Amino acid sequence: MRSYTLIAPAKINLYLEIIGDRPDGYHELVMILQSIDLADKISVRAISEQIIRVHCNHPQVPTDKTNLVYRAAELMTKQFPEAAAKHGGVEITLEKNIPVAAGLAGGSTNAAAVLVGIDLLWNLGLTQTEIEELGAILGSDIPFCVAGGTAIATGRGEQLAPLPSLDHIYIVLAKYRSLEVSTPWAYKTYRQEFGHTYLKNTEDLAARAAAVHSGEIVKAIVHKDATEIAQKLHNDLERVVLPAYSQVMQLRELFATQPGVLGTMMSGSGPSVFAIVESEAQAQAVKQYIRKAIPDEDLELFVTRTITHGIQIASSI
Ligand SMILES: C[C@@](CO)(OP(=O)(O)O)[C@H](O)COP(=O)(O)OP(=O)(O)OC[C@H]1O[C@@H](n2ccc(N)nc2=O)[C@H](O)[C@@H]1O
Ligand SMILES: Nc1ncnc2c1ncn2[C@@H]1O[C@H](COP(=O)(O)OP(=O)(O)O)[C@@H](O)[C@H]1O
Repeated sequence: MRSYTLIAPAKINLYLEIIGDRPDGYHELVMILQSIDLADKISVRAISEQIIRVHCNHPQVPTDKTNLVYRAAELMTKQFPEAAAKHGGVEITLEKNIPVAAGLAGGSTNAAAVLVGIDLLWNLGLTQTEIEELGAILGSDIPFCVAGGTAIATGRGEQLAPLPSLDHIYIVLAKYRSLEVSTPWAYKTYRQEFGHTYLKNTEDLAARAAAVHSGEIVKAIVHKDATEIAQKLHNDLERVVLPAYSQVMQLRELFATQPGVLGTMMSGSGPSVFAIVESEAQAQAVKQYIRKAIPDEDLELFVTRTITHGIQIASSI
């Protein structure tokens, strides 16, 4: 039976601004999303039984219907019933390297990989846009994960426009293994505390344009200037997550005082925190310093870098 192995990179948010309410209950956002060189490996294999089977090496990740990869395979089966009947079921094996529930789009990038993998397995010939549209049905971050790189996302995060790509900007990433922040909780709390400050009618295009402040960081990205980008990092969700999670606040403060750190921010709804650093050597030095300052085995630390792509095919049999 045929199989494909795919590489699914994580993302960080260089920018996340909450513009207002949406009629569908989600929030209208302006985000800048960036792929990083920290990735899961996913294999997708055709099997004769008409079932979806998921294996995973990570104890925190479910292998039932609640796994986003299961839901991605189920969606493909529903959308393309003839191909599903012809090619049989799908066995998905996940090798997790991306910290779970971290604000790094781990589940989303896995789901994007499964959409790409099944498209290949069943010879569907879907376009990138078609795969992104299928991804948007399952989650707001999935469309970005398909092509990755650097992009500005609007709407609930699913409307994408590419930005000039950023390669080899070094990042130190930190996440407490046992700490999880619920994304619905973060948005709900933001709405309760700051809802009065944002737009109630996001259909009003002029008001929407006036509310957006991402121009400066976009300029910095066009200049491909890491120092300038690092100074313009922004994430509205920090306003609710940092006061509620002292460990995240502590990491943010520790990163900010390190030599070689150009800027630091929480990614997505957290709790991972990243720092943009000058060089790979500085990144290693910052990682070692943090490890010494917080000798807690629960703290995961990574040196990674920005990359210019999303899902990639590693091999096929
Ligand atoms: C915060 C961000 C930033 O990139 O990512 P993560 O921290 O999850 O990586 C995203 O906005 C999350 O994207 P994703 O995790 O795909 O969200 P979804 O599954 O679509 O939504 C999860 C929940 O978040 C809230 N949500 C999400 C997106 C949005 N624009 N408005 C919202 O209010 C809703 O409560 C929704 O039920
Ligand atoms: N393929 C998957 N990888 C990781 N977590 C998954 C996956 N599918 C479902 N989940 C569940 O989704 C939750 C959010 O995980 P994840 O996608 O890693 O976080 P985030 O959206 O913050 O980046 C986890 O608590 C986990 O139980």
